[in-house]
Amino acid sequence: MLKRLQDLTKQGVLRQLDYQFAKFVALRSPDSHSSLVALVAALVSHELGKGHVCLMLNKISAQSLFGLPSRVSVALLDGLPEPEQWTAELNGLPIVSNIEQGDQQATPLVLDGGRLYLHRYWHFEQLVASKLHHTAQPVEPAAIMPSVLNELFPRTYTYLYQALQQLKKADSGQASPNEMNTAEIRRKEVCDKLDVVRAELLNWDEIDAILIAATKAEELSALDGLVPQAACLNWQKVAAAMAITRQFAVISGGPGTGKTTTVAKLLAALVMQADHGSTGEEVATPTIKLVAPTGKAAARLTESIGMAVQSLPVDPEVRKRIPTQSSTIHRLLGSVPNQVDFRHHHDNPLHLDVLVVDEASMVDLPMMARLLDAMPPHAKLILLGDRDQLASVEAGAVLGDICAFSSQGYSRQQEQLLSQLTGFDLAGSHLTGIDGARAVSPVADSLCMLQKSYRFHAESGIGKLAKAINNGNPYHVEKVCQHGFKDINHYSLSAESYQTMINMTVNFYRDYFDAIELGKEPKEVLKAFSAVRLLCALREGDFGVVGLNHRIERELVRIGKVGQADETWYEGRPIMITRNDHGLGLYNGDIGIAMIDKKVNPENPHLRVFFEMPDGSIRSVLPSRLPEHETVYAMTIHKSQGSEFADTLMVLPSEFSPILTRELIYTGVTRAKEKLYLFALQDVINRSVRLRTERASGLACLLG
Ligand SMILES: Nc1ncnc2c1ncn2[C@@H]1O[C@H](COP(=O)(O)OP(=O)(O)OP(=O)(O)O)[C@@H](O)[C@H]1O
Repeated sequence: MLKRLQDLTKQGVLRQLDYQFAKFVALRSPDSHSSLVALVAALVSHELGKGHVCLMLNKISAQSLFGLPSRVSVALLDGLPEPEQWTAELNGLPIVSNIEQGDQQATPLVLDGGRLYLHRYWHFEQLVASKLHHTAQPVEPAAIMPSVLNELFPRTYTYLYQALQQLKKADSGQASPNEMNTAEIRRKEVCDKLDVVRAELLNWDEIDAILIAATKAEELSALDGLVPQAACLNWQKVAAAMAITRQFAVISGGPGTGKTTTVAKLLAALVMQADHGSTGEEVATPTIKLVAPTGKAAARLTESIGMAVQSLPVDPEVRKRIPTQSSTIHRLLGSVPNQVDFRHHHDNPLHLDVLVVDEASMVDLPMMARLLDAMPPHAKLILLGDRDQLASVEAGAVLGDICAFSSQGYSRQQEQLLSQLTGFDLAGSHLTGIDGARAVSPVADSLCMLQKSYRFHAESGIGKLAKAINNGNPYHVEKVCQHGFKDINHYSLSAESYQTMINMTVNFYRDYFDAIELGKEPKEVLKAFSAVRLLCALREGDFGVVGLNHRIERELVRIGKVGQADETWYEGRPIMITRNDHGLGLYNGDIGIAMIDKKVNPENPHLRVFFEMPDGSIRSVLPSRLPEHETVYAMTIHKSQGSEFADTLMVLPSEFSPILTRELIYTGVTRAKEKLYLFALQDVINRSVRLRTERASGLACLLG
């Protein structure tokens, strides 16, 4: 068996790591079982490489081991028992512990239910589950919370008034406005802007009279009594209330659903709650820390939370006490060069009371385990993220596994508590709870899913496309692609459209090159660069990152933006770090721009690469000192997670492959803030949307 596995490694089917692990355990097993153990170990390790935390023994298909063609796969099983018998065969071997039978020793493989793990990953999963169980518990909210929440989430009529004005303008342009239709639109706007969920309770004639008569936003406050809180439901307020009532909370939502806005209000509420609990002179401000998985995401969080805190409707003194500086999880935990362990862990916990983790979908199982392990027992953990995005690069889908519990709705107790805190009637909401029996996991009470996007207008194509993709409905996806929305340009693939894509990309980067030519500061140049990106599903080939970056560079040379075709380094070369360098503080995914540094040595200026650090500062490094990196006019959708671009171009290969999944397409599309240029065959898009990524893990089972 080892020989066959070695051959598969040479063919690139297995990683060297898979083979070495298989060899390690096979050599420690009785001869009678060494072939089976080698195969099973290689399978677990191979699955881990594909992001699965464990091997589901009852889902093994003899026809497609390691994704091999059926004939080769079946041949591998020659002389071995059928997969259905593997659990029994593995039982009792010295390298496997069976949890269900109470085995305690630390063996390389762990059998738990029908799942086979590498010991380390089993341990990570147990740790995450037990910490979440422990922290997914209620926390008594202060008595002032309902009024604090009302202050932070006031009803505002500004957006409704603006919408009514626009409607009036549109109507005045028409020869004979359709009054019936306009009244309906007004009603829709009231429901949308005031979050009405029980329209049937309202007196619409009286409401409409006020809408028609209003000459300024303040006059709409006459609606206060006509549209009571109990008929409305603002999920952002519910999310903040939920997070106040729990030690562990997850707020998930697509782009622009207000996760950052909500968490800024939540932090203000926690600061105000601490004030209320304080006595005498001393004010107990909670120590709040903000983190994200990558430097880029942390920098974005610093910027967006800074803006959200600035516009909080609270006393400036409260605002001042909410930090906006974010860092990476690595930095928070204190990475030690050349070691996997961090400075902070169970025995040396973090010094904080509240931790906010943004882009939590990118946090893999080992990192989540380490983070939870380092949390002090009293602290509050808030995860923000988009459950529908691609799962983490490394194994696990922690956010997805946790968010799956949202389908259970809230327990009756939590529903009542949230209704009291917010003034909304959650029991009347079809979005909470499932009818009948309510066996709700404590985790379900710690979740809130935000659905309404404030970034994408209801008529925005990007918003509609994202929704259709998430629903896995190729028919709707196709309709949106072909509808002709202003913010989506869809091109089928052809030699001509391929060239159009290169030209457009280069054209979009003109502002960026202009910023360099005009001698703008590195921060501004980096900002100009981050307005555009070409996203690819693949790395290699005509539709992959490597080839496309070459094509773009050649085109830039042709139009004179870049000097020589064979120069590796030139002013304006954008690069992305592909390997962490703790010493330099540069991490996988960080983006830098090569620019002539005239400040350090004006007589003899050198080319240096400028990076924006998570705290917003700029650091420059000589190209020769950089860790591994690559050019980044085009990047993979995977690497684009945690970033957004005003103009996003996205290209899919001409042939479908299983790498193209619903989550991949959704992640790519939702990177676009203003315009999406999609270069793909409709059939490839449709097939991708049908394919969901499922990651094997036991977390949901442990949390249930
Ligand atoms: N309740 C609201 N009413 C009006 N505008 C809102 C509301 N909530 C958020 N916004 C606006 O919508 C935009 C997106 O909000 P925010 O950045 O909080 O969303 P997000 O979910 O964190 O976005 P991202 O996915 O980009 O991280 C911001 O401009 C914000 O001011």
